[in-house]
Amino acid sequence: MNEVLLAARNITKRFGGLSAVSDVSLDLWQGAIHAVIGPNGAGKSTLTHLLSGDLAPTTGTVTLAGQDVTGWRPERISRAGLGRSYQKTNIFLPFTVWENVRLAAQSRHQRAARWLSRAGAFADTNERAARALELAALQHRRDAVAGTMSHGEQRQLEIAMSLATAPRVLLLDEPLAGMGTSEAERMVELLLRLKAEHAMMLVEHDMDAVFALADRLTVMLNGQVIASGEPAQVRADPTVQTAYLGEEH
Ligand SMILES: Nc1ncnc2c1ncn2[C@@H]1O[C@H](COP(=O)(O)OP(=O)(O)OP(=O)(O)O)[C@@H](O)[C@H]1O
Repeated sequence: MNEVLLAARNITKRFGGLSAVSDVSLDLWQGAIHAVIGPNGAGKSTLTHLLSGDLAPTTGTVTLAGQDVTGWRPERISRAGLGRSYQKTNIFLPFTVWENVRLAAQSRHQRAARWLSRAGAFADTNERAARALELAALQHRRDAVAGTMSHGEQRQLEIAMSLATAPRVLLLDEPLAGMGTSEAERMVELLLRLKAEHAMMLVEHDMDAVFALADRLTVMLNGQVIASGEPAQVRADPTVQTAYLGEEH
């Protein structure tokens, strides 16, 4: 049965006098994509940082697979099952696809490797890296140098790198940014394939992709949630129309 894998409760992040995220609650369900949209400065990236541990909330809690992870460091949250991709590409350009994914897989097991036999840890890391390449449909590009690949393939590699830590929850920050139509279509297909095994949060400006992918939709404005629910319902909400979607549709 599907379950809530990540739950944010009343999280607020203040920077001095500004509440970048204000009293936001959100559930991410296994097998579902939860899109978060809103105009520039609405607080979407800050929200992502709060869930991944890159920022600690001023108030509120974050629970991952039933465990309170509020205030944990990002590496610890990653080991507990959360993977994220960043808006700015995070890959090592001179390295091959395999080397990048393997490095990402290793990061999960820095601590475990002390207890496992070296050979055991090695096999486990390779296995997770190979599985991530397969999931991201990049096996055929295994030996390609990352810096020589297209923008779309580099974003695909980023997803493979977040999959290499074997996460249950995936936070994706604008995975379609800068993509052409066919690259965007491939990314949408990839995200749909990943959905069954993960709980996913998608921050994205491409509304066609959002409505193609989202099972749940949250709209943010000035740090607050102004609507959340079924995408069709949210789209029809007059507040949302005025605040955001009206600008684009
Ligand atoms: N480290 C920080 N210090 C001070 N203010 C910040 C910081 N990070 C973000 N902010 C402010 O918080 C608000 C929300 O920013 P955030 O980047 O989360 O918005 P966003 O919805 O992700 O925007 P975009 O779509 O442009 O990425 C903005 O007013 C921003 O200037």
